[in-house]
Amino acid sequence: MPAENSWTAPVAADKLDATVRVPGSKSITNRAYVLAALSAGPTLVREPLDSRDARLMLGALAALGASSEHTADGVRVQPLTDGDGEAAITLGNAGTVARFTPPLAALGSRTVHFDGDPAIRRRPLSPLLTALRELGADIDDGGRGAPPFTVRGRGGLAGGEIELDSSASSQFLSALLLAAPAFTVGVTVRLVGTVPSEPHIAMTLDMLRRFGAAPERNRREFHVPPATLSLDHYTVEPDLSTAAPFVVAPLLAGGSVRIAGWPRETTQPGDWLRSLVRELGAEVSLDDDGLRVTGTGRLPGATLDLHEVGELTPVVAALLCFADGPSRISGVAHLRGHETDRLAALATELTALGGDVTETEDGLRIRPVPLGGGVFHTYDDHRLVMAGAVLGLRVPGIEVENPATVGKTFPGFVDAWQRMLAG
Ligand SMILES: O=C(O)C1=C[C@@H](OP(=O)(O)O)[C@@H](O)[C@H](O)C1
Ligand SMILES: C=C(OP(=O)(O)O)C(=O)O
Repeated sequence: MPAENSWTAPVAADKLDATVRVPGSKSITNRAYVLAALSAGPTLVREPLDSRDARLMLGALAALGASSEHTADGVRVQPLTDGDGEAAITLGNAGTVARFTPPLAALGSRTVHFDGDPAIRRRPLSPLLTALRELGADIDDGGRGAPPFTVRGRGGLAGGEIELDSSASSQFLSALLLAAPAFTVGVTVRLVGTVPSEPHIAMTLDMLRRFGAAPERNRREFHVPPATLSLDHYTVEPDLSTAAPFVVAPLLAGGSVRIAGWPRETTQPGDWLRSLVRELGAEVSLDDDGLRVTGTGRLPGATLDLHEVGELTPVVAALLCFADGPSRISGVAHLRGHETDRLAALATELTALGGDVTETEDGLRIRPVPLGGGVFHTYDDHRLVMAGAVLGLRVPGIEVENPATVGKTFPGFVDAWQRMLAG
């Protein structure tokens, strides 16, 4: 009996033969919107993601005085305009909105109140708020170091030199770097501790350069001088992390899947999937038609450090449940501060289906054993919906709870998944 508000993830009856188009990258879309708002003139963001997180970002920018309009070609974002009075920003459970917009509020003169879903109140933020205060911001968080909090804009941010512990989320560092061209003296950030999600930092630096800034990096030290940003248009790549369940599907179902528009060069962490699935036995080719992945029936276990590509963990963990040997995932302790505690959620849900999955200090240990059907709880986490879909390819009766929560990054996911299976 299907659970209420659930989706029975379809089993792959035949080998796959499908072309899939995934929507624009969340990380690129929301960076493009922020940089566009900081620019001197309007920017057309082409092929952007339209999802909960992207809409939350546009809503936040509107509250800060940067209007936007959907046009036939994408979304045109106008520069931030200052104002006084009060404004409110709704964060949902979007890490990019919660981390990237407080510096923008500090650049203006409004008093801006931030809050969101219960889950965002539990996600790490305090190192960013502390850094912003050191750079000149007035922030009242009631000592919580988390939403709800209020930024009282003082009409600008001085900037300067700081040390930052960005080990709980790379987004603290990205947030400071993205806004830094507008700080009076720019910023110099010296990292203490390790930082996850290295490709997302490369993405931040690359996009800053495209908008006309001149960030410099010397290993753990970053410098962004003041700059006037400007870019007429920016085209967003397909989201390669959203593509993850489709990329791994042929390893479980056989046949081929082509992901249209896979870029030849990119800073996205999802590009690492090409080498992962090759290592796990698939045939992989990348050409002008996109990425083609063909299953070979082989699927060995693997030992993977996912520190740089943590957001891929739920889908990779689901895949490895079907390997022909044990696997170990490490380097992702920071996933405990993602949409939910992803390590606990994956261990709990996979164990409930009969799996042998245990949490370690910084990852998961997976011993493949036959799984059975049942409710797969998703904890309001889009990537758990995707992981549930992957499990369903091989296991009848996976009831993915609250599939609509995938709308954080891919509102059309369930339809696209069913189309892939229909060929
Ligand atoms: O900057 C970004 O766009 C992101 C950085 C990463 O965050 P963490 O470093 O907190 O894992 C990633 O997991 C998240 O999905 C998107
Ligand atoms: C961690 C993620 O999202 P956020 O941007 O909310 O941090 C994610 O998408 O996996």
